[in-house]
Amino acid sequence: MDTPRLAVVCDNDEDRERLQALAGELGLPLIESLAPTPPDLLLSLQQGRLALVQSGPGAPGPVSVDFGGGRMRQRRRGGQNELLGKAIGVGRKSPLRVLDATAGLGRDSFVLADLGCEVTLCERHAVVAALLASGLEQARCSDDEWLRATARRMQLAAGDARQLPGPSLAAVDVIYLDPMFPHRGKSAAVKKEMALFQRLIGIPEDEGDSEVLLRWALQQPVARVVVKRPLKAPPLDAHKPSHAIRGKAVRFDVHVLATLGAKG
Ligand SMILES: C[S@@+](CC[C@H](N)C(=O)[O-])C[C@H]1O[C@@H](n2cnc3c(N)ncnc32)[C@H](O)[C@@H]1O
Repeated sequence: MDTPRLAVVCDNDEDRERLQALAGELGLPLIESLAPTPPDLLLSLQQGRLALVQSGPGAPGPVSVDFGGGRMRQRRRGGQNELLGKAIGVGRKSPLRVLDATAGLGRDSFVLADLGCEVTLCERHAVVAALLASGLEQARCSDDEWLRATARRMQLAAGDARQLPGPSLAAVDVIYLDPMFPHRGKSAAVKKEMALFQRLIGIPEDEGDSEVLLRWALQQPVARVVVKRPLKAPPLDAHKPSHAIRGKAVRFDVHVLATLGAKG
């Protein structure tokens, strides 16, 4: 897949300073108009929230991080949350400190924070990290006390999880991994929003990168490493988990390394 051309777009004076700083941070051009050659993907502010938009007719809707939105609230009631919480070990120690080493758009992190975990969100793609930062900022300023309290349990660490300093890792109980699954040729089945996200970060050809990440995670001083997998996929890196928790579409492979709560 070709690398999409990205730009930050600003069509009003009010947002200019903020978007100029963002474009500088991300090393992207700041443009005022989509003419004459619109970029493939653009970042813009929509009611103060950073959004990724695909230009052109019939393009999928914007991708942004909206923790207080309908979808996230609906997901709160979904059965998969219980499975994720169980896999992580919610209830075995309070508060449970989780490193989400593949934070993406932060949906799993938010579910875990809602379940009471203290979550560090690590995201290595600078644009995705910027979407997350914007979503977190909005949640922290919300009128909704539940949303503010949940967002306070989430800390963003932009960058590669493997570069996290040792002291940060010493304070983690569980590492959670949800790496991108390689392309299986079913792109028509992928939801439009997900397709846009995949366009931005690219779909891996194989699982080599994820295998390296799992090997790294298993060497850290944590009690558990949990890996989200498609239901029928083999364990990542052929590394047999201690046990697995199965849902309707996904499975959580749990690698138990120590007793939760043994650490302070
Ligand atoms: C499938 S998405 C995760 C989706 C996420 N669980 C959610 O609920 O939105 C995987 C993400 O992991 C990120 N990623 C992969 N390897 C990483 C690493 N070593 N460090 C930090 N982020 C990583 C990718 O950039 C991508 O955004």
